[in-house]
Amino acid sequence: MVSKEDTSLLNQWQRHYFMLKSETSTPSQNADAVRGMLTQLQYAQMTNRLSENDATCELYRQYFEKYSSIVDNQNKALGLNNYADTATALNRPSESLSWKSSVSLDNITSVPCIKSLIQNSKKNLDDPNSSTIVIAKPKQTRITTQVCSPVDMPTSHNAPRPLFKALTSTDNPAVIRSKPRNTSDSGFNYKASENSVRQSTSSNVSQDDPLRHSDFVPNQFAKGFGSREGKRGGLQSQMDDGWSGSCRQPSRPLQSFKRKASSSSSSGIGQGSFKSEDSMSRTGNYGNSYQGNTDTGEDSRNNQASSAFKTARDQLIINNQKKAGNRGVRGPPLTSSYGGTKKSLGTTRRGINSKFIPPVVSRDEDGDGGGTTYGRTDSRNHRSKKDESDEIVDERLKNIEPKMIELISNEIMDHGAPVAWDDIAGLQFAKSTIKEIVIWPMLRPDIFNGLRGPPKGLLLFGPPGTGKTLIGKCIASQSGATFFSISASSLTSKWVGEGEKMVRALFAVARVHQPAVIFIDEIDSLLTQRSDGEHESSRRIKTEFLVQLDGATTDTTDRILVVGATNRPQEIDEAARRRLVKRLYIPLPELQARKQIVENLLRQQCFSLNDSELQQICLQTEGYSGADMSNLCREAALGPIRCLQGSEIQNISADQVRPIIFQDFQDALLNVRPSVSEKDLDVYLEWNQQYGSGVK
Ligand SMILES: Nc1ncnc2c1ncn2[C@@H]1O[C@H](COP(=O)(O)OP(=O)(O)OP(=O)(O)O)[C@@H](O)[C@H]1O
Repeated sequence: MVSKEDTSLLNQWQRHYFMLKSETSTPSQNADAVRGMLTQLQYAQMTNRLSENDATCELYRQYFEKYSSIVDNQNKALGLNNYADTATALNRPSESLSWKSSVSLDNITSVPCIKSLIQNSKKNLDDPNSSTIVIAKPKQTRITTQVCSPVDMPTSHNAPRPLFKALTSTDNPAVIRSKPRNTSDSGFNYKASENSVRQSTSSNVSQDDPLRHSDFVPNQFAKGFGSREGKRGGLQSQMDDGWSGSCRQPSRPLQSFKRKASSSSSSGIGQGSFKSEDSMSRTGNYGNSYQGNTDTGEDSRNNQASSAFKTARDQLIINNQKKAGNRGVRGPPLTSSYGGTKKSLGTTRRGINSKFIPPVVSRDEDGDGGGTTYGRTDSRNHRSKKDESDEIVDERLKNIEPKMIELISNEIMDHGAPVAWDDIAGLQFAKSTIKEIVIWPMLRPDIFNGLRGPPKGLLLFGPPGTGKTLIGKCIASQSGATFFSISASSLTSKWVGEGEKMVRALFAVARVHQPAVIFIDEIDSLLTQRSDGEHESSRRIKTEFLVQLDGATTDTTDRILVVGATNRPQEIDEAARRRLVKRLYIPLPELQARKQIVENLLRQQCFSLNDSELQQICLQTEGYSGADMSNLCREAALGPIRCLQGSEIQNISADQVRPIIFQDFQDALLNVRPSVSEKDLDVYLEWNQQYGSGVK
């Protein structure tokens, strides 16, 4: 029993058969029409528009074989094969000449359907929402065609779903395929939206045309393949859904659609002559691959299902990365990495997968016999390559939540731009003390042990803007230690309720990455004196911090230094104060230090100041902090710009701007006032007198 739908399709086919017989069309039109009908029926079968009952199959088989024999018959009198080149529109010299495919490696990109595919592919690549799948440049023996998103596939029974076989390579991981759908049929990939299907017109493919090695030619191909409506005559116009396409040499019943492409190969192209990578690149990147090497067609189909699926977005990312690579630029990955700089120290954040690089390079590891911790960048790069392969999770992190480790690694571990000791003006005592307790012990742990063991806690206190954070940065760059920089307020507010876990994680990660320096800005807010009204969570954080600090202090093998910075040392809990053994006062810069700050800042500017003018400026800035001096210089640097008239700012070249002069500083002094009061200073001096290190 043949279903109604089957009957309608088969009737239609039969009708065309009689029309062909009537010879009202030219042979080339007939060739187009027959191939169109074959493809239409293949399509109908593959989309289950033909029921699987025996009667239908038998009829289908008969018609298919009949038409296949016509269209593939090499005999000029009996077959239509000689007219196959109409599909490519490559203008065969004469219809009377024996047919020989004019498609070659050189002109393949001139074939309209290929052109159309290239355009479609480009369009889809440009559209980030498109889920069109593309194939990367194949290794060889492959022509690629475009695959449409499965989501674009019409679901209605009446809406045609063009299918075509993806003869993809099994060995090329660059091949990206659409999600296999209906793979039980043939492992086909899918393409074309409903609209594009409806727009498709007839197509013919020569027997030797490479396209015929796809069991079904996609409608984009069909569309491009010499759709010459005017010439086509009645046959094509009667195709009710407008779908037509190419066919291959069908000589088997329905099931034969899955057969190897090799059965129909007859010419060079068809037998896998598309081996040139160059030709592949000229055809562009398309979704479905065509494999000229017909012997492997079946295998490749079988392997399709196991191939990795990539979304168009993934592919876009790959393409972008490739583009960046081509430009010789290491393009940033299109991952969700927002804000590459770290707030606290303004330095680069390390990626989630980045590994710690121990800063002190042993002589052996360094390989150059240098064994120095300075010149950190190189040694780190050197180590990072090694460590990337080392994915072993340290035992010490076993009880720490991975999320916390990740947060510490991403947010806190900090590798700042190098700051040299000379960049810090003045503060000689603080600098030499830090060298003694931080740098040397890190360099020579063998000497600095036992009684000479370095303190594990250091407190930098003093007025705001005096360079405490700068010292932290300098320690980070010069010690070669892994540097963790975190604001205490982050611990208490950012990870509410999890602060103590963060503290634990921080020390655990630091322990793994020894030698390490943990720099905690605003440490007073973390270690404030205990009080009755104290919030439970901050009490817990503080307790945890003290426990950890104790652990670091008592374990002599740990090489962890905690550096706290504060403007309010008087608020620090006494238990914490005790553990921060070295307490260094970072005062306002003295005259000489202020001079150095100004000179350093002016170095890269055009200025005109003699020594006495500079001296006068520095005398006038008594009581200014380092940050105030920096602000003063910025303000003075704007003086020459403020002198410019109206539109001059738009036209003047940078080297025409006049130098910064003494008067600019005088004007700036009116705007920038010292930020630290005498009264505040008294508090520091008093506290330093009582608790500070190295007070004479
Ligand atoms: N001794 C110094 N030498 C050179 N520049 C300094 C010095 N002190 C401060 N500065 C300048 O002031 C800026 C702010 O300094 P920094 O942030 O280190 O101060 P701070 O003591 O940490 O301030 P706060 O206590 O407010 O955090 C620095 O970036 C630098 O430009």
